[in-house]
Amino acid sequence: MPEFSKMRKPDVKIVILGDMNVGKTSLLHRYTERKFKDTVSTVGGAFFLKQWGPYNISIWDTAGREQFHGLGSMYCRGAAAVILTYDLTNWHSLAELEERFLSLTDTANHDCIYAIVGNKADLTGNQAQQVAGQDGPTEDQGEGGGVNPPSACPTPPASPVLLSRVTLNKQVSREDAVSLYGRILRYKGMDESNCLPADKMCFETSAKTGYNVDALFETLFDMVLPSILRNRTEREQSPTVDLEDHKETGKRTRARCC
Ligand SMILES: Nc1nc2c(ncn2[C@@H]2O[C@H](COP(=O)(O)OP(=O)(O)OP(=O)(O)O)[C@@H](O)[C@H]2O)c(=O)[nH]1
Ligand SMILES: [Mg+2]
Repeated sequence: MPEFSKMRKPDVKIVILGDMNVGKTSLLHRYTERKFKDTVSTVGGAFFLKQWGPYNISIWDTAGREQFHGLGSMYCRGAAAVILTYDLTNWHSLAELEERFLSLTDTANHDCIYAIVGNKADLTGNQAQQVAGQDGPTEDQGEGGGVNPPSACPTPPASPVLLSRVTLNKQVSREDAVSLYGRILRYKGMDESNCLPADKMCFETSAKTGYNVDALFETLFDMVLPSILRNRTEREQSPTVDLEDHKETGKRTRARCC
């Protein structure tokens, strides 16, 4: 069970962006509380603190609704990793990442890493097979009064007929995600040969069944560690002057007026 520390200054920030309803909050609930429960559409943003070894990582959940669009660049400020999330059964949610959300990441760190996450894999063919033999966490919480009740229908056994129809639900292929990742690197002016390869940065998940959710977050936690160490070294090398320090230093300095 992951350990979530209460309050300590985070060493690094990860932000999850994406259109409304793709499942950003549900992914965080699945990872932090091991549950798939009712959600309400996020207003503004919220953050979770995750202790990862000796480090503290803040994970910022953001609102997908257009009316909160402007806040996204504020949340991305200083981010070491951005999770760009779409719904595998909704092509438009992938297109929105490039049209509406990518520019918000201009305020992220220059060496920020980008993960492309297709959620709701339980609604596509591949995940249905996973669920049929799924042994991941599946304690669903049906109660609660949120406006976005989890898709309540129990996952039917994967039958060939169902698989073909369920597979039709899948509107976004892995190739689509991989090519988006390449366009993001070019937008950032990054040399693809120096970046983490697309097959490491494109994930398909299901907040509903837990499929690939731990792998997503814990892969990113390991990937941001170098950024934490760099930050710490920079902080140690450029000690800030403590303006509050009034100790006499022998030499009296007086405010002078010109
Ligand atoms: N089947 C299925 N439904 C999901 C999954 N993840 C989220 N949902 C459902 O999708 C709806 C939206 O989920 P949220 O987590 O609130 O989506 P969000 O991206 O946080 O939305 P905003 O806060 O409005 O930006 C809810 O009804 C969830 O139950 C998933 O992996 N599978
Ligand atoms: Mg949300």
